[in-house]
Amino acid sequence: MTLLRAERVTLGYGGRPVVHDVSLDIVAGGVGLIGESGSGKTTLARAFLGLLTPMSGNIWYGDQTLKKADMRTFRKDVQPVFQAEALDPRMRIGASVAEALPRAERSRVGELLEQVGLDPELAGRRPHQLSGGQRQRVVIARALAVGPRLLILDEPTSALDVTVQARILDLLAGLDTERLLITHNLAVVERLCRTSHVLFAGRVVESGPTAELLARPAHPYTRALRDAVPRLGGPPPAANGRTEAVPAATGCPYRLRCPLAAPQCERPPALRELAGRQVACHRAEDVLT
Ligand SMILES: Nc1ncnc2c1ncn2[C@@H]1O[C@H](COP(=O)(O)OP(=O)(O)OP(=O)(O)O)[C@@H](O)[C@H]1O
Repeated sequence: MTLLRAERVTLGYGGRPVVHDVSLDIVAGGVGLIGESGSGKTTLARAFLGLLTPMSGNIWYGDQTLKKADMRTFRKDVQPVFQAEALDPRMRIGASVAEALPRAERSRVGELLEQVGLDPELAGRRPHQLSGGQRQRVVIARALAVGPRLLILDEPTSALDVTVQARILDLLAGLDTERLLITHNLAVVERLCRTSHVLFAGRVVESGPTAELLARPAHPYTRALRDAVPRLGGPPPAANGRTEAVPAATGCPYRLRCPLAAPQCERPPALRELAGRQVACHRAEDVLT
Protein backbone atom coordinates (compact mmCIF):
# COMPACT_ATOMS: atom_id res chain seq x y z
CA MET A 1 0.00 0.00 0.00
CA THR A 2 1.17 3.55 -0.73
CA LEU A 3 2.40 5.26 2.44
CA LEU A 4 0.95 8.68 1.57
CA ARG A 5 -1.62 9.73 -0.98
CA ALA A 6 -3.38 12.96 -1.85
CA GLU A 7 -6.94 12.48 -3.03
CA ARG A 8 -8.54 15.45 -4.79
CA VAL A 9 -6.89 17.85 -2.40
CA THR A 10 -7.57 21.59 -2.49
CA LEU A 11 -5.37 23.72 -0.24
CA GLY A 12 -5.24 27.36 0.58
CA TYR A 13 -4.65 30.13 3.05
CA GLY A 14 -7.36 32.26 4.62
CA GLY A 15 -10.01 30.55 2.54
CA ARG A 16 -8.25 31.32 -0.78
CA PRO A 17 -7.30 28.13 -2.63
CA VAL A 18 -3.79 27.95 -4.12
CA VAL A 19 -3.63 24.21 -4.87
CA HIS A 20 -6.60 22.83 -6.76
CA ASP A 21 -7.96 19.30 -6.78
CA VAL A 22 -4.61 17.47 -6.75
CA SER A 23 -4.42 13.69 -6.55
CA LEU A 24 -1.09 11.92 -6.31
CA ASP A 25 0.50 8.88 -4.70
CA ILE A 26 3.93 8.82 -3.12
CA VAL A 27 5.17 5.72 -4.87
CA ALA A 28 8.50 3.90 -4.63
CA GLY A 29 11.50 5.20 -6.55
CA GLY A 30 11.12 8.86 -5.57
CA VAL A 31 8.42 11.37 -6.47
CA GLY A 32 9.25 14.85 -7.72
CA LEU A 33 7.10 17.98 -7.59
CA ILE A 34 8.33 20.38 -10.24
CA GLY A 35 7.18 23.90 -10.97
CA GLU A 36 8.15 27.51 -10.79
CA SER A 37 7.97 29.67 -7.67
CA GLY A 38 4.39 30.06 -6.44
CA SER A 39 3.08 26.95 -8.21
CA GLY A 40 2.08 25.37 -4.89
CA LYS A 41 4.84 22.83 -4.27
CA THR A 42 5.60 23.82 -0.69
CA THR A 43 1.90 24.12 0.12
CA LEU A 44 1.37 20.54 -1.06
CA ALA A 45 4.41 19.35 0.91
CA ARG A 46 3.04 21.04 4.06
CA ALA A 47 -0.22 19.14 3.61
CA PHE A 48 1.71 15.86 3.24
CA LEU A 49 3.49 16.68 6.51
CA GLY A 50 0.17 17.24 8.25
CA LEU A 51 0.95 20.94 8.75
CA LEU A 52 -1.91 22.20 6.59
CA THR A 53 -5.44 20.81 6.57
CA PRO A 54 -7.07 20.44 3.14
CA MET A 55 -10.00 22.73 2.34
CA SER A 56 -11.41 19.70 0.55
CA GLY A 57 -10.19 16.21 -0.29
CA ASN A 58 -8.01 13.99 1.89
CA ILE A 59 -4.43 13.07 2.61
CA TRP A 60 -4.32 9.31 3.18
CA TYR A 61 -1.65 7.76 5.42
CA GLY A 62 -1.97 4.06 4.68
CA ASP A 63 -5.65 3.27 5.10
CA GLN A 64 -6.40 6.27 7.34
CA THR A 65 -6.89 9.92 6.61
CA LEU A 66 -4.29 12.12 8.22
CA LYS A 67 -7.03 13.73 10.31
CA LYS A 68 -7.64 10.41 12.06
CA ALA A 69 -4.10 9.01 12.08
CA ASP A 70 -1.87 8.52 15.13
CA MET A 71 0.49 11.47 14.70
CA ARG A 72 3.23 9.90 16.85
CA THR A 73 3.62 7.04 14.41
CA PHE A 74 3.23 9.44 11.50
CA ARG A 75 6.08 11.65 12.75
CA LYS A 76 8.35 8.60 12.88
CA ASP A 77 7.42 7.52 9.37
CA VAL A 78 7.46 10.86 7.58
CA GLN A 79 10.23 13.37 8.17
CA PRO A 80 10.92 16.72 6.54
CA VAL A 81 14.39 17.71 5.42
CA PHE A 82 14.51 21.43 6.03
CA GLN A 83 16.91 23.96 4.62
CA ALA A 84 20.24 24.02 6.47
CA GLU A 85 19.50 27.58 7.65
CA ALA A 86 16.93 26.07 10.02
CA LEU A 87 19.69 24.64 12.27
CA ASP A 88 19.94 26.37 15.64
CA PRO A 89 23.13 28.48 15.33
CA ARG A 90 23.90 28.20 19.07
CA MET A 91 23.72 24.43 19.23
CA ARG A 92 26.66 22.11 18.63
CA ILE A 93 25.78 19.76 15.81
CA GLY A 94 26.20 16.65 17.99
CA ALA A 95 23.57 18.03 20.36
CA SER A 96 21.40 18.99 17.42
CA VAL A 97 21.42 15.42 16.08
CA ALA A 98 21.03 13.94 19.58
CA GLU A 99 17.93 16.05 20.11
CA ALA A 100 16.29 14.34 17.12
CA LEU A 101 17.08 10.85 18.46
CA PRO A 102 14.83 8.92 20.85
CA ARG A 103 16.22 9.33 24.41
CA ALA A 104 17.50 5.76 24.67
CA GLU A 105 19.44 6.06 21.42
CA ARG A 106 21.38 9.28 22.02
CA SER A 107 24.68 7.42 21.74
CA ARG A 108 24.01 6.91 18.04
CA VAL A 109 25.06 10.47 17.09
CA GLY A 110 28.45 9.41 15.69
CA GLU A 111 26.90 6.58 13.73
CA LEU A 112 24.34 8.95 12.17
CA LEU A 113 27.00 11.51 11.28
CA GLU A 114 28.97 8.74 9.57
CA GLN A 115 25.87 7.59 7.73
CA VAL A 116 25.61 11.01 6.07
CA GLY A 117 29.33 11.13 5.31
CA LEU A 118 30.45 13.41 8.16
CA ASP A 119 33.40 12.83 10.46
CA PRO A 120 31.97 12.22 13.98
CA GLU A 121 34.73 14.56 15.23
CA LEU A 122 32.63 17.43 13.85
CA ALA A 123 29.99 16.86 16.56
CA GLY A 124 31.54 19.57 18.74
CA ARG A 125 31.22 22.30 16.10
CA ARG A 126 28.46 24.84 15.67
CA PRO A 127 26.68 25.28 12.30
CA HIS A 128 28.70 28.36 11.26
CA GLN A 129 31.88 26.28 11.62
CA LEU A 130 30.72 23.91 8.87
CA SER A 131 30.45 24.30 5.10
CA GLY A 132 27.03 24.61 3.46
CA GLY A 133 27.22 21.00 2.25
CA GLN A 134 28.19 19.76 5.72
CA ARG A 135 25.30 21.67 7.27
CA GLN A 136 22.90 20.08 4.79
CA ARG A 137 24.26 16.66 5.80
CA VAL A 138 23.53 17.48 9.46
CA VAL A 139 19.95 18.32 8.51
CA ILE A 140 19.65 14.97 6.72
CA ALA A 141 21.15 13.16 9.75
CA ARG A 142 18.51 14.78 11.97
CA ALA A 143 15.74 13.65 9.63
CA LEU A 144 17.13 10.09 9.56
CA ALA A 145 17.41 9.87 13.35
CA VAL A 146 13.95 8.37 13.91
CA GLY A 147 14.32 5.84 11.06
CA PRO A 148 11.66 7.33 8.74
CA ARG A 149 10.14 5.53 5.78
CA LEU A 150 9.67 8.75 3.80
CA LEU A 151 11.66 11.97 3.56
CA ILE A 152 9.99 15.15 2.30
CA LEU A 153 12.67 17.38 0.86
CA ASP A 154 12.08 21.01 -0.14
CA GLU A 155 14.88 22.27 -2.42
CA PRO A 156 17.49 20.25 -0.49
CA THR A 157 20.44 21.39 -2.61
CA SER A 158 19.43 24.75 -4.06
CA ALA A 159 21.71 26.72 -1.74
CA LEU A 160 24.77 24.63 -2.61
CA ASP A 161 27.30 24.93 -5.39
CA VAL A 162 27.19 22.36 -8.15
CA THR A 163 29.86 19.90 -6.97
CA VAL A 164 28.61 19.90 -3.38
CA GLN A 165 25.07 19.53 -4.73
CA ALA A 166 26.10 16.42 -6.68
CA ARG A 167 27.58 14.80 -3.55
CA ILE A 168 24.42 15.47 -1.52
CA LEU A 169 22.36 13.98 -4.34
CA ASP A 170 24.58 10.87 -4.25
CA LEU A 171 23.97 10.61 -0.51
CA LEU A 172 20.19 10.93 -0.92
CA ALA A 173 20.11 8.48 -3.82
CA GLY A 174 21.93 5.91 -1.67
CA LEU A 175 19.44 6.00 1.23
CA ASP A 176 16.84 3.26 1.38
CA THR A 177 14.14 5.78 2.32
CA GLU A 178 11.30 6.85 0.06
CA ARG A 179 11.30 10.50 -0.96
CA LEU A 180 9.07 13.31 -2.06
CA LEU A 181 11.23 16.03 -3.52
CA ILE A 182 10.30 19.58 -4.31
CA THR A 183 12.43 21.51 -6.72
CA HIS A 184 12.51 23.66 -9.78
CA ASN A 185 15.74 21.91 -10.79
CA LEU A 186 15.06 19.22 -13.35
CA ALA A 187 18.52 17.67 -12.99
CA VAL A 188 17.72 16.97 -9.34
CA VAL A 189 14.45 15.18 -10.07
CA GLU A 190 16.07 13.29 -12.91
CA ARG A 191 18.62 11.91 -10.44
CA LEU A 192 16.31 11.19 -7.50
CA CYS A 193 12.75 10.63 -8.72
CA ARG A 194 11.39 7.94 -10.98
CA THR A 195 8.00 9.68 -11.06
CA SER A 196 7.29 13.40 -11.40
CA HIS A 197 4.34 15.76 -11.23
CA VAL A 198 4.57 19.14 -12.92
CA LEU A 199 2.56 21.87 -11.18
CA PHE A 200 1.45 25.11 -12.75
CA ALA A 201 -0.65 27.61 -10.81
CA GLY A 202 -1.58 25.00 -8.20
CA ARG A 203 -2.68 22.38 -10.70
CA VAL A 204 -0.99 19.21 -11.88
CA VAL A 205 -0.50 19.72 -15.61
CA GLU A 206 1.55 16.61 -16.34
CA SER A 207 2.45 13.45 -14.35
CA GLY A 208 4.40 10.34 -15.21
CA PRO A 209 7.82 8.69 -15.40
CA THR A 210 10.41 11.48 -15.03
CA ALA A 211 12.65 10.21 -17.83
CA GLU A 212 9.78 10.15 -20.33
CA LEU A 213 8.39 13.52 -19.26
CA LEU A 214 11.75 15.15 -19.83
CA ALA A 215 12.63 13.24 -23.00
CA ARG A 216 9.23 13.80 -24.59
CA PRO A 217 7.02 16.29 -22.74
CA ALA A 218 3.32 16.34 -23.58
CA HIS A 219 2.51 19.65 -21.88
CA PRO A 220 3.93 22.90 -23.29
CA TYR A 221 4.84 24.00 -19.75
CA THR A 222 6.90 20.84 -19.11
CA ARG A 223 8.58 21.43 -22.45
CA ALA A 224 9.34 25.04 -21.55
CA LEU A 225 10.80 23.96 -18.20
CA ARG A 226 12.97 21.37 -19.87
CA ASP A 227 14.20 23.68 -22.60
CA ALA A 228 14.86 26.70 -20.40
CA VAL A 229 16.62 25.22 -17.38
CA PRO A 230 20.34 24.55 -17.33
CA ARG A 231 21.04 20.91 -16.51
CA LEU A 232 22.39 21.70 -13.03
CA GLY A 233 21.79 24.73 -10.82
CA GLY A 234 20.68 27.97 -12.39
CA PRO A 235 17.66 30.18 -11.95
CA PRO A 236 13.99 29.19 -12.24
CA PRO A 237 12.84 28.71 -15.80
CA ALA A 238 11.70 31.30 -18.27
CA ALA A 239 8.71 29.86 -20.12
CA ASN A 240 9.01 31.00 -23.71
CA GLY A 241 10.19 34.37 -22.44
CA ARG A 242 6.69 35.17 -21.17
CA THR A 243 7.02 34.42 -17.48
CA GLU A 244 5.34 37.73 -16.73
CA ALA A 245 1.95 36.44 -17.93
CA VAL A 246 -0.16 35.55 -14.91
CA PRO A 247 -2.04 32.25 -14.92
CA ALA A 248 -5.37 32.60 -16.69
CA ALA A 249 -8.31 32.64 -14.28
CA THR A 250 -10.52 30.69 -16.67
CA GLY A 251 -9.84 27.89 -19.13
CA CYS A 252 -6.32 26.48 -19.26
CA PRO A 253 -4.25 28.43 -16.69
CA TYR A 254 -1.21 28.26 -18.97
CA ARG A 255 -2.87 29.66 -22.08
CA LEU A 256 -1.60 33.25 -21.77
CA ARG A 257 1.97 31.99 -21.99
CA CYS A 258 1.41 29.09 -24.31
CA PRO A 259 2.74 29.21 -27.87
CA LEU A 260 0.08 26.67 -28.90
CA ALA A 261 -2.92 28.41 -27.30
CA ALA A 262 -6.04 27.97 -29.41
CA PRO A 263 -9.75 28.76 -28.98
CA GLN A 264 -10.42 25.41 -27.26
CA CYS A 265 -7.98 26.42 -24.47
CA GLU A 266 -10.64 28.77 -23.13
CA ARG A 267 -12.19 25.59 -21.74
CA PRO A 268 -10.31 24.04 -18.79
CA PRO A 269 -8.45 20.89 -19.87
CA ALA A 270 -8.95 17.74 -17.78
CA LEU A 271 -6.06 15.43 -16.89
CA ARG A 272 -6.11 12.57 -19.34
CA GLU A 273 -4.01 9.52 -20.19
CA LEU A 274 -1.67 9.93 -23.12
CA ALA A 275 1.59 8.24 -24.08
CA GLY A 276 2.19 6.64 -20.68
CA ARG A 277 1.49 9.73 -18.59
CA GLN A 278 -1.34 12.03 -17.53
CA VAL A 279 -1.56 15.44 -19.10
CA ALA A 280 -3.95 18.38 -18.89
CA CYS A 281 -3.64 19.99 -22.31
CA HIS A 282 -6.04 20.12 -25.26
CA ARG A 283 -3.05 20.21 -27.63
CA ALA A 284 -0.90 17.53 -26.01
CA GLU A 285 -0.81 15.45 -29.21
CA ASP A 286 0.75 18.43 -31.01
CA VAL A 287 3.32 18.88 -28.24
CA LEU A 288 4.34 15.21 -28.35
CA THR A 289 5.09 15.14 -32.08
N1 LIG B 1 1.33 31.37 4.58
C1 LIG B 1 0.77 31.79 3.46
N2 LIG B 1 -0.27 32.65 3.46
C2 LIG B 1 -0.87 33.08 2.32
N3 LIG B 1 -0.49 32.69 1.09
C3 LIG B 1 0.54 31.84 1.00
C4 LIG B 1 1.22 31.34 2.17
N4 LIG B 1 2.21 30.49 1.76
C5 LIG B 1 2.14 30.46 0.41
N5 LIG B 1 1.14 31.26 -0.06
C6 LIG B 1 0.75 31.46 -1.47
O1 LIG B 1 0.43 30.19 -2.03
C7 LIG B 1 0.90 30.08 -3.36
C8 LIG B 1 1.77 28.84 -3.49
O2 LIG B 1 2.95 29.03 -2.70
P1 LIG B 1 4.00 27.87 -2.43
O3 LIG B 1 4.99 28.37 -1.42
O4 LIG B 1 3.29 26.61 -2.14
O5 LIG B 1 4.69 27.76 -3.85
P2 LIG B 1 6.04 27.04 -4.28
O6 LIG B 1 5.76 26.40 -5.59
O7 LIG B 1 6.53 26.18 -3.19
O8 LIG B 1 7.01 28.28 -4.47
P3 LIG B 1 8.59 28.42 -4.10
O9 LIG B 1 9.32 27.57 -5.11
O10 LIG B 1 8.84 29.89 -4.28
O11 LIG B 1 8.76 27.96 -2.69
C9 LIG B 1 1.59 31.38 -3.68
O12 LIG B 1 0.69 32.21 -4.38
C10 LIG B 1 1.90 31.97 -2.31
O13 LIG B 1 1.91 33.37 -2.37
